[in-house]
Amino acid sequence: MTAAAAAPAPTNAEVTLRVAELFGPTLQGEGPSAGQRAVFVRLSGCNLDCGWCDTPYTWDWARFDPAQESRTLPVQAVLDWILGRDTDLVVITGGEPLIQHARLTPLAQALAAAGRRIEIETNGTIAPPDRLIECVERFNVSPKLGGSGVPIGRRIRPAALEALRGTGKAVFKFVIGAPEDLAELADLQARFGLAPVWVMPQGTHPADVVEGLRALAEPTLAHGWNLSSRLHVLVWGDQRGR
Ligand SMILES: Nc1nc2[nH]cc(C(=O)O)c2c(=O)[nH]1
Ligand code: SF4
Ligand SMILES: [Mg+2]
Repeated sequence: MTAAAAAPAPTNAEVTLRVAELFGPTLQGEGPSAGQRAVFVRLSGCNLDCGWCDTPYTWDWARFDPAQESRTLPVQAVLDWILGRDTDLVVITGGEPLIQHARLTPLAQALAAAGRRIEIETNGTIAPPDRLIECVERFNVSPKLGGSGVPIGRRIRPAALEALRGTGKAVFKFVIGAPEDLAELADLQARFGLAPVWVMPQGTHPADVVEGLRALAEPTLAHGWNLSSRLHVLVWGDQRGR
């Protein structure tokens, strides 16, 4: 009996991603790299449904038409678009980009091979595979709090949080919409050993972001956390593609 030949791995022209937006160069607006020049890949689809979501056009097909808001693109086309932009930082976001981790990994591998730095924005409910971890510089993990309206069993997935923490490449960035969110954040930090913690105000209008930063600055310092603005909102408001 002869062994069956292994099927060849699909090429980057054959593997596809569901993409909501490709945009940039712009400025990373959130977290430790805020202010850095970056291009963004916003993938479609999310496994949560936060009440305050600022990108419902990536997943809420009751309110948005997927035929308008989502394209199926070969990995190679996304790669070519990125490599045609002169930025070394690539931010992959969504929606929840790790839903597509198997198809995202070849893109990340090709970007890393081309010398690009990769950050992934994730809601912390899905553990990334090792092959993806290897080529990512940082996971900006944003676990969702009670104010999201999502039941705790869906938004807090202990195994995924522990896996992300274990990568040694994660920061934990919490969107704070109400004062009671801070106590829940402190509980989660203690329970899962999350560090470093970044606190960020909710808001898609500059005045709301500034007001949130002012309210959060002192409690952030008192807890030993870091504070993130939303630079793109301060500069461009709620424009898409920024
Ligand atoms: N400029 C800019 N920075 C960002 N950082 C994280 C973003 C996101 O939507 O995940 C984002 C975004 O949408 N725009
Ligand atoms: S996890 Fe993020 S993209 Fe998904 S619904 Fe919540 S805020 Fe929106
Ligand atoms: Mg955003």
